[in-house]
Order: sequence, then C-alpha cells, then structure tokens
Amino acid sequence: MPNSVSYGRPMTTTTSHRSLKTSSFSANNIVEKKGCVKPVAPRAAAFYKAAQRNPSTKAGTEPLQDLLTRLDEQEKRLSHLEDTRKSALDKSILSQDQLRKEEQNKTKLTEYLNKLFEKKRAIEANIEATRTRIESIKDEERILVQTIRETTVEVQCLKATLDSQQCKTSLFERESLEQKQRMEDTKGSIESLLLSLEQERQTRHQSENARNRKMNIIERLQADLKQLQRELEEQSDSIERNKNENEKLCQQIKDYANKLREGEQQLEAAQAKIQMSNNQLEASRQKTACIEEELRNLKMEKDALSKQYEELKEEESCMKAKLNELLRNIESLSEEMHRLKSQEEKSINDYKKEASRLYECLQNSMREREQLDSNINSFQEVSNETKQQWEELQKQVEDLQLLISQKEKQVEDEVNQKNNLLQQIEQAKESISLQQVEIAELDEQCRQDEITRRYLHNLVQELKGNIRVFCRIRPNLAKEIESMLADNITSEVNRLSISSASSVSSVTSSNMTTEPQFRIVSSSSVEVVAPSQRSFMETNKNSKQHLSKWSFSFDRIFGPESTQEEVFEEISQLVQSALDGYRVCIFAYGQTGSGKTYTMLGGENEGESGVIPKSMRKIFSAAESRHEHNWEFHLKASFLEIYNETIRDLLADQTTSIKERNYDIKIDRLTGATYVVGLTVEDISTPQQLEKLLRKSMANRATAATRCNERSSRSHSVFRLYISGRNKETGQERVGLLNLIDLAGSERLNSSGSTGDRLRETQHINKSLSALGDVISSLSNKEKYIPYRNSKLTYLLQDSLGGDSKTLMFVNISPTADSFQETLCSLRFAQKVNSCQIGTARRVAKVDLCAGYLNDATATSRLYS
Ligand SMILES: Nc1ncnc2c1ncn2[C@@H]1O[C@H](COP(=O)(O)OP(=O)(O)OP(=O)(O)O)[C@@H](O)[C@H]1O
Repeated sequence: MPNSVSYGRPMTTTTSHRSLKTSSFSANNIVEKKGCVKPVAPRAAAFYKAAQRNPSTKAGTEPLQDLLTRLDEQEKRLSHLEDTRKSALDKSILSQDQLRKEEQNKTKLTEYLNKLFEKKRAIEANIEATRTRIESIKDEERILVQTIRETTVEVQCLKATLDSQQCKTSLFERESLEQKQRMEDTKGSIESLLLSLEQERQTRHQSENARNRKMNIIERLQADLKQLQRELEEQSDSIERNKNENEKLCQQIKDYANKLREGEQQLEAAQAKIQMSNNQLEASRQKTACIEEELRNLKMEKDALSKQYEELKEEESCMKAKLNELLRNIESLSEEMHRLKSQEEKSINDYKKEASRLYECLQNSMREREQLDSNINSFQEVSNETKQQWEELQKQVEDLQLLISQKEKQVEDEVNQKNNLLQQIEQAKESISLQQVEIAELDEQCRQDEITRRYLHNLVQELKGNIRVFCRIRPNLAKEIESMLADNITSEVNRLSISSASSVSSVTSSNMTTEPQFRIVSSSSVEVVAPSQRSFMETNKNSKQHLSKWSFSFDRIFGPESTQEEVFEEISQLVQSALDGYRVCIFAYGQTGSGKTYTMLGGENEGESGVIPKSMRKIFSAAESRHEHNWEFHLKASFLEIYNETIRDLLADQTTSIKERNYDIKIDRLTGATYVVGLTVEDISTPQQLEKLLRKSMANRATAATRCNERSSRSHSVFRLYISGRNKETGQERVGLLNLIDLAGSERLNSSGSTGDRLRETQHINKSLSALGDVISSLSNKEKYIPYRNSKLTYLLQDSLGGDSKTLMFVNISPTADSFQETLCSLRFAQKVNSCQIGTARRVAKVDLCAGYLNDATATSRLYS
C-alpha cells in the first residue's frame, strides 16, 4: 500500500519531537488523490509502550510522554481533519454529480433550443411564404387600383358626357327662355304675335327634333352607363373575392402568431428551468465557498486538497463560462425572436392598413357609382321637367293669346277714358288759367294794399311826428301800499278811478296832503297834482316850484291799469315798420323803479312780457306773413350795457378778457351806420332763440347793489335787432334796425344820496341823459352840429336818432308821493322831447344807394348779412 509508512531507526529524544513533527507533516504529504491517509496514532502509542519497557529510557519518559500525548493530540486532530477532508471531498463529489446533472440538463436544453431554432426557421419560412403571398396580393391590389383608376377615368368621361349633355339641356332651356322672351315681345300687337307664334311653332318643331336627337343620345348614354355599371359590378365582385382571400391570409397570419406565442412560452419555461439550475449552482457555489473557507484555515496542510479544489474550481468556472455562453445564446435567441415578432407585427399592420385602404377605395368607387346613379336620375328628372316646362309654355302661349285679346279690349276702354280725361283736363286748365289770372290780380291788389298800408302808416307817423312820447304811470306796488298804511297814510290808490282813454279820469286820494294825484284828462294829456303844500315845502324848502297842478300832453297816456298788450298794441305798427326798412328807436325813460324794465322786458309773471319779447314775436309773425309775398328776412341781434360810459357785451361769455374789454364805437363812413367793434351779434331765426338770448343777457347784467336799486338800474341797456329783407320775386331789398333801450334811472343826484362810486355812476347817467336831450333838441332845432359824441349812448344811437328814423320814448312814472319831484322832472323832460320835430322818417332800401345808408360792404355785411 502506498500509504504505509516506514520509520527506519529510532530517533533520539532531542530530535524525536522535530522528527515526529516532520513525520506528521510527511503524513500529510502522502494523502492520495482518492483521500486515503494511514493512521499514525497507534504507532506513537507503541513507541510509548516500548519506551516504558526500556528502563534506560525511564528517566526521559516524562517529556516523551508529553510528546506522545501531543503526538496523540496531533494524530487526533489529523484524523479529524481527515474526516473533514473526506466529508468535503464527498460534498465536492456531490457537487460534481450535480454539475454533471446540470450538464445533462444543459445538453437537454440545447437540444430543446435546437428544436426551437428549427421551429423558428420553419416559422421564418412560413413568414417568408406569407410575405411572398402579401407581395402577390399587393400586386393584385395594384392591378385593382389600376382598374379602379381606369374605371374612374371612364366615370369622369361619362361625367363629362353628362356635363355636355347638361350644357345642351341648359342651352335648350336658354332657347326656351328666349322663346318666352319673344313671346312676351309679341304682346305689343296681335299681328306681330301671330307672326312670332308662327316662328315659335317652327322653332318648336326644330327644338322638338333637336330634343328627339338629344333623347336618342341620352338613351345611348344610358346604355353605356348600364354597361359601365355591369363592369363596375364585376370589379366590385373581384374586389370582394380579394377581400375574402385577404381575410383568409389574415387568419393564417394570426395562427402563425399564436404558434410563435406558444414557442415563446416554451422558451420562457426553459429559461425558468435554467434559472432554477443557476440558483442551485449558486447554492452549491456558496457551499464550496464555505469549504474553501475551512480549507483556507488548513491551507498549509491541505495544499493537495486545495490544488484539487482549484482544479475543480477551474472546471466549475469553465462550466460557468459555458453556462453564460449558453445564456447569452438564449438571450440573443430571444432577442431575435422579439425582432422577428415585431417584424411580423409590423408586416401584419402594414397589410391591415393596405387592406383598409383597399376597402376605402372600394367604398369610394361604390359612392361614385351611387353619385353617377343619382346624376342619371337627376338628368332624367331634368328632362322630365323640361318636358313639363314645354307643356306649360304651350299653355302659357294659349293663356297669353287670351290675355292679349282681353288687354286689347282694356286698351280700347282706357283710350276712351283717356280722351274723356283729356277733355276734362283741358277744361280744368282753362279754369286754372282763369283762376291764376284772378290770383295774380289779387296778388297785385294785395301788393297795392300793402303799399297803401305802409304809405298810410308812414303818413300817420309823419302826422304824429317822428319823435313820439308815451307816458306810462305804473300802479302802486303791494309793499308801497303796506308802507303807506303803516305810516297812517290813507291811500285811496285802490279806489283810483282812472277813466278810459276817451274819458277824463282822475287818480284821487282821500288824503290830498300827502299823495300826488294824476288826473288823466284825455288819452294824451295828464294833470299832476302836487302833495300838500306843507309836506312839499318840507322836502323842497328852497324850491319855488310849489304849484299845486301841472298839465302835460303826450302822444299817449297809459294809466296804472293799462296792460302790456294795450301798450304794445299802440307801438306794434312802429315795430313792424322796422321790417319795412325803417330805423326805429324805442326808449324807456324814468326814475328808478318807475317801471322801465317792466315796460321793456316785462314782469316776472306769465303774460307780463314787455316790448322786447312782444316786438320779436310781432316781427317773426310779420316776417312769416310776408313770406307768402316772396319776402325773406334775416335777423341778427346784439345786447349791450353802458355803465359809467363803458360798453359791456351782454351776449359775450363772461371771461375775464371780455369783461375787461374796452369796446369802441365806430361809424361806417359810407352808410353812416354805427357799430361796436368786437360786439357779439347773434343770428336769430326763432322766438325761442331770442328768449335764450334775453336770458343770457339778463344773467350777464351786473348786479352791484346801490341804495336806490340794483346796478342794472344804473346802466343803459341797448337791444339792437338788425333786419335784412329781400323779395325773391321783385329783387327788392330792405334793411331795418330796431333799437330797444332801457335807460338808467333818471333820478337826480341828491335824491339817490350817492357818494363815491355811486356818485360817479349818477354823474355818468345824468350826463348821458342830458346828452340825449341835447341831441334831440339839436335835431329839433335843425342845428348844424349834433352833439352825438357827448355820450356813448348818443354816439351809439347816432344812426337811429335823426331825420330818417322813428323814435318813441316811454316816460315811466312812479305813483308814490316820494317820487313826486322826480316824476315832475321826468314829465318835463318828456314834454321837451315831445315838442321836438326831428324830420321825416325814410325807409332804407338797398336800392336807395344815394342815401348810402347801411349799404357798404363792410358794416352792412357785418350787421345784416
Ligand atoms: N305797469 C306795471 N304794472 C305792475 N307792476 C309794475 C308796473 N310797472 C312796474 N311795475 C313793478 O314795479 C317794480 C319796479 O319796476 P321796474 O323794475 O320795471 O322799474 P325800473 O324803472 O326799470 O327800475 P330800474 O331803473 O331799477 O330798472 C317792479 O317790481 C315791477 O314789477
């Protein structure tokens, strides 16, 4: 036996231990490949016994014993290691068996994979075959598409034929329309109708022939269409067959795909098994690793075993590599399988798409066919309609013939009626011409009347004198009556009995010692009775004027009971004369509170409107009535205030610049017309516009209060209305000017008690009023120089105060005792004015160029155009 050991000669004690160690190491070296080791412990025991038997060695027994014990221990350890090695070897054998089994499995798997490859190859072959089939189907499809295209072309040709046919039909329709038109033309006369009917019949005959020819063409076309329909049906059958084949192929592809799916499943199962073997291999690897760990502890003693184990390991790694290669192969295979599968799916999808496209083509061709069918139907309908229309036309022709005969009758009747009407019109014309002559005569009479009226009016004016004075006594105001009662003055004002204009009347008072008394003797004269001598002397100590009675004569006296209407009635002719081209000036003169503004503008209540609004209404209505006689009037107005000899524009927007503006008065040298530079002159075409203008001017009037009254009473307000008229018929032109002036209060300086600014105001007022008196007196005296320039007021009214103009002055009287002295002054001033004779009024007409008044291109156009 190779594992038997020969120890030779016995060793010395000193070297025995090392020898033993060496022997023990050598024993390790004699481990055979199969793992068989000879036991050495019994030999140590024998050696130990022999040593005990030998007395010479007795002294050295104890260390030997120790050695032997250790040797025994070593031997035990060795045997233990031997056992471990054996078990490891067994395990290794076991793992080798497992590996072998795995190898077998692998070979089986390889075989299985080979089978799978074969299957795959078969599937590939099948796919290839399917592809070739698909190709052939595609070819068939191409042919089919070609056929469809050809069919489409044919259908298009057919459509074109149909279109041409439709064109022909429309031509036919047009022809029919033309015929209709011609038939309508024949309505003019029966002869032409009969002629055209004859033509129509011929045309109809021709068109019937044409229609028959067209019908033959249509029938031929219909036969062609039927033939095409049959071909289309055949093609659709072949398409249907192709479709069935396609479906079958789809089914086969589906089966192949199922088989492929099964193969994949099997492959997956094999992969799962490989995975299990891998797991087992991994487990055995772990166990081997454990053994390696143990062996590593004994690596010095178990080199041989390690070597063998290394060899095993190498083998294992080889196996692993093989296994990995196998796995890789499997993976590549599965990838290939996937790729093939995706390719397959793609080709299936492509095929499906192609099939759906083919199906769509089929649908389209079907639709086109339906369209063609419907076109044929519509064409048939159209031809039927044309037939119907033709019949209707024939019927209409008959109806028209009937209608024409009826119309002829109607025309005859109408001609008779027309002749009758013409006769009537002739008669009417004659009567109209007679009436026109009458109207012309009447118009002429009217014109003559108007001329006479104007002549008479002017004659009256001249007789009355061109400056006239009206006196107006206002009634006592409520507050005045109250204050008189409070002062225990028994006023008999309420019992005033003022006679009418014709009868003598008196304004009496029960207490004659305090109250003035107005006694209106006639419509043109008034007596003023002074208050008591005592009270009069008290207030006017230095005055020698203590007469108890004064008589005054004016053109007209208006008592307290006189209404605004009565007053205006008296002046309306004067106002109206402005429309006839006269310059008219109406003043209101009197002390503050005497009723000037009431007379000129009016009171606060309705129905109390004064001269200005009433004049405007009169002018508007007169202009309207003259419109019938071809007169057209154009009105413009300005409104200004003269305060402290300064002009203020009452129609201007009261901005600072305008307020502080110094307006200059200019005279147009050619016409003699006065105008204020920069003054607002507004067009007026309605009474409403005038009302608006008056409201604006009132709002603009200064309102600084004085002890006597408001500032408005301390300024002169001048309203000017520029009138230009033209007769459209005769071409006559007239320009008139109406000045309506509310003068400032005429009270004397001491009575107003003014000082400072108020004193200056009063001085200015007195100056301007005396300037007015001077101008009137100069005019009356026919002086060479008329002092117009002494005040702004007279300067402004220069063109309206003079020989050519008409002037009226209201002298307004307050009935209170306090105002007696002022009343007297006012009456005296008015008396003076009334005694003046300032010439004959003259109408201003544009044709009257010699007068040169208001005819220049500058001032006149500014004011009147
Ligand atoms: N005829 C009249 N009938 C009724 N009331 C009148 C009449 N005349 C004037 N009055 C009233 O007398 C008052 C003073 O009149 P008004 O303001 O017209 O005087 P005036 O002379 O214009 O004064 P001023 O110079 O301050 O403008 C007003 O309340 C007015 O209504």
